[in-house]
Amino acid sequence: MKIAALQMCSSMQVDQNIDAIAQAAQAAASQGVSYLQTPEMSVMFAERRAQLDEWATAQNVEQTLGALADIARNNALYLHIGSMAVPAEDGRLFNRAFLFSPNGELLTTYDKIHLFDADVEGDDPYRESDNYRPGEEAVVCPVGAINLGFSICYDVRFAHLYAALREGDANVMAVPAAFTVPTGEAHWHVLLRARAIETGSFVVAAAQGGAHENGRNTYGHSLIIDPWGRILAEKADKSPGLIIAPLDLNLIKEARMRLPTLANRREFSLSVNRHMS
Ligand SMILES: O=C(O)CNC(=O)[C@H](CS)NC(=O)CCC(=O)C(=O)O
Repeated sequence: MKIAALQMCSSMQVDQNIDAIAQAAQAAASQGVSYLQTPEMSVMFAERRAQLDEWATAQNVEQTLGALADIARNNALYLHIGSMAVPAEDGRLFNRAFLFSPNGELLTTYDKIHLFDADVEGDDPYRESDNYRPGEEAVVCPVGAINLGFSICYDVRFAHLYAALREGDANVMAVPAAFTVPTGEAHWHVLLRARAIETGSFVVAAAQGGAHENGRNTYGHSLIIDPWGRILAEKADKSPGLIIAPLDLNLIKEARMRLPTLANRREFSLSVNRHMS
């Protein structure tokens, strides 16, 4: 089985972004790829909340999901849209991933659990939770012979999510992202490799990269990592493009046999000794 990640520099033009996904799906399918992942906010990378509210109407969302289902079916591959904003009942939005089958059926969705409320030096403070409502459910879904564990971007900093996905039998962790440049330079590779090593799983991370129409700059460097932590494919810059790697199920078995960390896991109590010195 061959898997792929599409690096994008998504704009606020939904049609352009969907075109880019359609072209990549065709290129991937012609190279024998059966699973293609796109980055966080690949369909619409907005600048302001108002823009999202205007765009994310039930009708637009439905129409867009139809177009994405067609792309999956026309190219007979699993299409994982890293995320797209959809309205939540409380007036906020969900940052939601979508997985389509090669028949164009919507198999599952995942709502980003950990929202990026951070103050990264050199960037404006992000308060993702002002606009987005956090998901409350970790999701694992079979994709052919593999079990895909879902996550989005900032989730990658919360190792216990991946431990839960691993316990749910996931063996390929998806981390579509739109990382900032400073945190990407400092943390991106090491976090993704750690998640692969800790869980004995492949990691597929399709990234946004470059200077976006909405004013954001993102780090790029999409990655496919094997369960031993080796980088199998990398888009080693910020420019758009496809990376492809073979997914050898034996590598999962081998890594987990050599380091059976799930079986070796222990429960423990915590003692904090606040001595008066
Ligand atoms: O808001 C949108 O339109 C799309 N969402 C994003 O770009 C999100 C929230 S601002 N970005 C991240 O989670 C970056 C995390 C990151 O960079 C890190 O963990 O270091």
